[in-house]
Amino acid sequence: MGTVLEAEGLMVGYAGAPVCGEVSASVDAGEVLGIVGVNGAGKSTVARTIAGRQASLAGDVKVHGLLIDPDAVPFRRQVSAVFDDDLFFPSLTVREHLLLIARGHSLDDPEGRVEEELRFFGLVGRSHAIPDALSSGQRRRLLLAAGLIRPSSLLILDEPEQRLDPRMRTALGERIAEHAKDGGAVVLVTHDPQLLLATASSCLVIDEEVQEFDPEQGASIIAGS
Ligand SMILES: Nc1ncnc2c1ncn2[C@@H]1O[C@H](COP(=O)(O)OP(=O)(O)OP(=O)(O)O)[C@@H](O)[C@H]1O
Repeated sequence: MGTVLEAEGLMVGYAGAPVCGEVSASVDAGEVLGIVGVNGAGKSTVARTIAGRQASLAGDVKVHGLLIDPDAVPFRRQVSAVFDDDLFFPSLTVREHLLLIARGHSLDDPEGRVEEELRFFGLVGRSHAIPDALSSGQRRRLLLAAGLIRPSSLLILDEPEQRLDPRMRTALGERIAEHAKDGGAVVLVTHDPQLLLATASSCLVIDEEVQEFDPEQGASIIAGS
């Protein structure tokens, strides 16, 4: 189905100092790359660099064969990323956030798509609430809905399971798997072995040396066994 993401000799870090070993990986359409590792290993830094939110120290990252450029419209059209520190518009309601994204991406039937996401993420009853009036798990649901309502060929999720209840985690795993089945490529940073097993087709363990594992082994690594 074609390569969506290619990272070659990627070094990531801060102030010129790498936080982990060199990352080389590729993700095809229809694949989910799991990224695991202990706290502070560098997973989010890798994900942020791939998402174009910070510069790499060395190496190349290409999306659809083009070097990443967060200012380029084609890159932003292709890549949807959800990070924990993503911001909200403080005075827009849950529904207004989603409608803004749906309309901004020229979706057919934006109102209908917003209703679908509100239902999927269990936010119908809070659709008129502003972000400050949501619980932390509901805010996370809104961030995920915002990342998933828009089209993307590369979806980057940084610990999307955080603060979700078990039922929502399971539903999210099914949703990620479905996204890949529909041809999306996914990079999934996670500490949740179940989510990894339910979704990942390949897995990177981030450490001083970065290694590729099959997801079942990765799951046992993050489960601490
Ligand atoms: N803005 C920053 N400036 C300098 N160092 C940072 C910055 N953000 C993170 N770090 C450091 O970089 C290293 C990797 O952090 P990162 O957030 O990528 O780890 P992680 O694997 O995602 O961890 P966790 O599982 O705890 O989320 C850590 O040692 C962290 O303290």
